[in-house]
Amino acid sequence: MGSLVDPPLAAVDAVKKIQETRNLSPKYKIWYGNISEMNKMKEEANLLVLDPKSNDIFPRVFPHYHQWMSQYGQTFLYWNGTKPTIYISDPELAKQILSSKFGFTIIPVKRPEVFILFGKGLSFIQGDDWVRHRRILNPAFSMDRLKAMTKPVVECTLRMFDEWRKQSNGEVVIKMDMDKEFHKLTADIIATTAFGSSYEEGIELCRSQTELEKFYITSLTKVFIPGTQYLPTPTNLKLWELDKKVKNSIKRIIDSRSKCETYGDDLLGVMLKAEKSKEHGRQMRIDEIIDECKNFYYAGQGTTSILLTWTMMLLSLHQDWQEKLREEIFNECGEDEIPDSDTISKLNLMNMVLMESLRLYGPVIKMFRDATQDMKIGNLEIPKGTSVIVPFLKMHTDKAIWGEDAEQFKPLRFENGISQAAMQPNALLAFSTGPRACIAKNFAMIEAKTVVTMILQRFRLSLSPEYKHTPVDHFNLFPQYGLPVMLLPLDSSSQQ
Ligand code: HEM
Repeated sequence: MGSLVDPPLAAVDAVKKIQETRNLSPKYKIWYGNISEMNKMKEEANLLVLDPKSNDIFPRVFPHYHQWMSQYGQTFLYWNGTKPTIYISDPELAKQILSSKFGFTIIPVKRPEVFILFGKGLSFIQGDDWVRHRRILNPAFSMDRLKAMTKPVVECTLRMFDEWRKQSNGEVVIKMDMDKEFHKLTADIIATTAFGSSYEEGIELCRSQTELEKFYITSLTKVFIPGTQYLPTPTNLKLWELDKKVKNSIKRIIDSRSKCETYGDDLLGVMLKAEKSKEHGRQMRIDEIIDECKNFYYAGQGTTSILLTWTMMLLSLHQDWQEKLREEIFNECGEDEIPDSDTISKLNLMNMVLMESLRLYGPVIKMFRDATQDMKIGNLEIPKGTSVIVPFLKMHTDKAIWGEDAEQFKPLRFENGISQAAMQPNALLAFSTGPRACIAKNFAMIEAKTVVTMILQRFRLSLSPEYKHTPVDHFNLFPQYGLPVMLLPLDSSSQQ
């Protein structure tokens, strides 16, 4: 048996086997593996401010991978604490890993703060439980349901505009941190569309989740010592308090729906029906429902908020594309009309811009998997117990896949669909691929299209001089100092 400071035996085996085929990799350091050097490189990179026109963000976001790639090549092994982790950026291998139904699974979660934040929902469960949950939840994202979601998305967006009006104090040009605004908006949208809850309830939930998230991000940079999660440290006490708040908010939302005559067919309705179901394999317990609510609230809010944020950054920078989209919106949806699912579906350029935004600044920038048995992928033997990381961010700007202009913002590359946009089909992995690909991909796209449409119908956007181009890996891809943007109402700009 290995001591606390040694990597587990399986890991030692793993690294030996891999190092037989790969001659170099960052050296293992007792207990911490390569975590300290990763943190140091990240701290240094976080001080850099990039040229906003540069989409070459990988060295800032993942300085450690950038350095190790230059030293050890496209595939190498490093140590996440005592866990051996293989970095694989070859698109074919990556797809095999993500598509694998057997052998590679999502990483079993050992850190308790993960469940406190996300809940033991779809994203983190495995095996029969995952199959059962995915089967129950899929209908909540059927095309019919999605069409009905456009209306609440519109209502939430109008509510955001009302808030902006109140905050503008009569000023013509409004300065907004879009990152914060979209955070609130997408919280409102997911609370309304998935759980039918009130704005206040949604915002309250959002506040507690955001605080939880901060704890989570800080904890990720530390080595986890099993057992410490039960100690009443100041951090744990705060975590427990926030967790209680989030659970109580969710319970209130469930209680009020349970009192309704019909449960409805949104996400919560679908789950409550499963709670009453007698059909084997289609049932869900109430504790599972609470966990799914947490999971969906988190998964559904942060990601779309980031997609909207980076899309606004790109449109503020590329005024020509902002104009092209506005023209398309005016033609298909009208200048003042409220968009609906039919008009939204006609916005082809909008679709291309969102794809390009997902490619260059996709919210999810990496994906981990665990080898549950010895696996062979291409020429690579991956021993059981090894983690694999697939760096979406790197692969999305790989010149060998996307061509020499890979780092440029060129939405027209998606003119003939995703499969034709790169030298390899399905090279855009923003929603991942395989059985665990995003369940709500279509919902996220409809939501983003609706919000961008409504903003461009009303405002001309430009970056505030205060904007610092600092994409950072806070689990997802965030702008480190937010996205301050100047919003000029269109009616006033036409008068100038
Ligand atoms: C731009 C927005 C979004 C992006 C880029 C995104 C991306 C992803 C990715 C990369 C995965 C992981 C797949 C894997 O492990 O291979 C995922 C899974 C998931 N997403 Fe999304 N997502 C977005 C929006 C949403 C929304 C709006 C919701 C909910 C309403 C949602 C719910 C989920 C859930 C529950 C899973 C877990 C699926 C499973 O393991 O079966 N996502 N998403």
